[in-house]
Amino acid sequence: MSSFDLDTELSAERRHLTESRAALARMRGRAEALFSAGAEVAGDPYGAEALGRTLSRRVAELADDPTTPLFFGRLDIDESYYVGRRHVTDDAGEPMVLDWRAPLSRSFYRASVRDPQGVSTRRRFGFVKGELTSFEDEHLDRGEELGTKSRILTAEIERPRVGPMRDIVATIQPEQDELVRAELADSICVQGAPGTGKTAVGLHRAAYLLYLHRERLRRSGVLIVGPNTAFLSYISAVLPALGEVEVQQATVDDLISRQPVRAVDSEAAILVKHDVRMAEVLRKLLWSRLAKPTEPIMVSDGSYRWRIDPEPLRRIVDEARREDLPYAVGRERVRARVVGLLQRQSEYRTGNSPGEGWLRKMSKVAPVTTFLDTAWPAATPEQLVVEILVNPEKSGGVLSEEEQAAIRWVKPPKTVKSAKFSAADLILIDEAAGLMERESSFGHVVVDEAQDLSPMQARAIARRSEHGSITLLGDLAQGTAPWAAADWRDTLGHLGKPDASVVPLTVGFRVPAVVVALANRLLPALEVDVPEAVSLRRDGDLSIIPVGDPRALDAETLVEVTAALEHEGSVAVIAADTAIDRLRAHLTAAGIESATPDDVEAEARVTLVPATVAKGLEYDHVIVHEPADIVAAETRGLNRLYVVLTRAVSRLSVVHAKPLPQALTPAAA
Ligand SMILES: Nc1ncnc2c1ncn2[C@@H]1O[C@H](COP(=O)(O)OP(=O)(O)OP(=O)(O)O)[C@@H](O)[C@H]1O
Repeated sequence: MSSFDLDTELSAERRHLTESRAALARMRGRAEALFSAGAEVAGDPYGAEALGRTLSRRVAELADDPTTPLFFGRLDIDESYYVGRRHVTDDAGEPMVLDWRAPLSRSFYRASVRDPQGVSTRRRFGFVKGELTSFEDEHLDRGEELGTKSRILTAEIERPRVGPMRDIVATIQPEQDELVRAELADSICVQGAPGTGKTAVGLHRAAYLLYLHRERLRRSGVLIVGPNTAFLSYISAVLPALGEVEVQQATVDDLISRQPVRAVDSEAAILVKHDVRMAEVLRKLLWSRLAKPTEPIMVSDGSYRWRIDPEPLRRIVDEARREDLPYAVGRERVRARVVGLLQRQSEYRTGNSPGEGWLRKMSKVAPVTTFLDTAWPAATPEQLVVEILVNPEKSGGVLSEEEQAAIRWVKPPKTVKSAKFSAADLILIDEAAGLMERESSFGHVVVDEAQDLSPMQARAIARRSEHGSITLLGDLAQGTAPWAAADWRDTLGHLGKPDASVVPLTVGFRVPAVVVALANRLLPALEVDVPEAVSLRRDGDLSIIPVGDPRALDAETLVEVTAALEHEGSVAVIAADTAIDRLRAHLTAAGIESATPDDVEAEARVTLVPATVAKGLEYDHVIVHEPADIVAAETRGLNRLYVVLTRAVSRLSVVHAKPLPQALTPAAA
């Protein structure tokens, strides 16, 4: 194309953008008008509220963000289709922009010379702050294909990062798209090296599934599980930017917080409590409460006396036990069947059917409740957990004596109510609750950083996704928890999805090749079987800065921060948790403001990140402070260092006074 043609073409595309934005504004205007009229339209208050909710959601979904492009691509099939963040139609209902999730849009991500899917030309647009600045064509019908060599894709990947994570709809890669568009019924596990887009894939899959199964998933819900609140705030803007405002985000601890955390466990106790055998211990202990009925039930009812012998009572209990119901549900079933027998006797003798009131009364009369309290006693999750922690010998041979000693409460609480639970106890309470009642299940659950789930945490998620599917995202090499998975099959088993397929992602979009090469040196020492990342990024800098005098370490870090601030983008200092306060004081003294990682909207350009919080986050320039201390701080310290080294988008500086960990030095490579 001549530059004149290019200009004309670009002007035409800009016109289409302006017109599409105007059309979207009209759509939103119509939705707002409906919203204000909503109360009058709907007949009853409930209807009005439901309609109001739908319409206000619709208004929110139609929000236009002037800083992001409304469309980012064009497909020429027979006619031209624009692909963007949401559907935009003109006043006659004709599409001006197709939602990226629409079936036709799929070709934008997947069409290739080998499989053009009817596409003659694919056009990608370059944007600056929502303004269209350029475009790039691939004439698939003429055998032209850019793949990852696309200039616009490269610019997007190499763009300096600031603030929270952004969506990647404009540049989803074919292997990512395959995961994003997987069927709702399919549970999948993505094993991906750092920066391969696992989080991005999970969030876009949630948005895709909501688009395709809107009503169903709105009822059952979609849940995103992340490792900590810093991570959740980092990703919190992605789904709303895609028009999805109703997805729940939580840490595992948020999901199971039935009680406040008021105690701290020893490391040994934590290990036992997160061990999958605890599920067995609790199950056995709970069901051991059942007792064989030996006494008849005798009820006086006015001038009548009813009697149920031990034998039919035994049958009722045995049968309910065989039905494999949650404990509390089984107890109510037994009660109902006992009352049923009383009812039959009454009908036989009086010739009348007793009413609701009579049935209610019989289900509460003392002889019936006394029978239940013996044969199938009531239980609460807290009670059960207190019982095992006070008497761990009741673990019935499952736990060793040492393990029992590790979890035993030396000072038993006076009452269950006054018991002080630890974080790990809450997972036991949740397990116990799951034995007693059914959890309601989400339609789809995305679990990020899943390599760190303990078996008991995985079970907590399994209870919440029993009737739904899951997307499990993680990297075995980044496992830092003591129970970190060595094989995804184990985690999938605990999650109740043993047959999910495990799909690798290996192309890295975050970390520059030089930095990946450094981090990859650690891989052999991590003893996990994962494919190495291959970075798409040829740019980027790595500097290793040895400091002769340990007392100069912090000062040298400060020098690096100051140098980093010369560049565009975010800056993070990642250090062992214990060094953070000291470093903050140094920065403040030097007049440099610093933010904490959960404050993603902070004004400060520098964030101080404790090594244990860095997982899942990324910053343009990362300064790693004393790797040896990061490694020494915990058992899986090398895995932690691997996580820390792979947070950098453009530049990584490693400042150290102590020798670098051996696994990192070239001789070890
Ligand atoms: N197709 C893509 N186009 C543009 N950017 C992408 C693409 N895929 C991923 N990215 C970007 O790469 C970075 C890393 O992605 P993401 O955080 O999803 O990776 P991850 O695999 O979850 O990493 P980690 O294991 O380190 O947490 C993000 O900034 C993301 O926006």
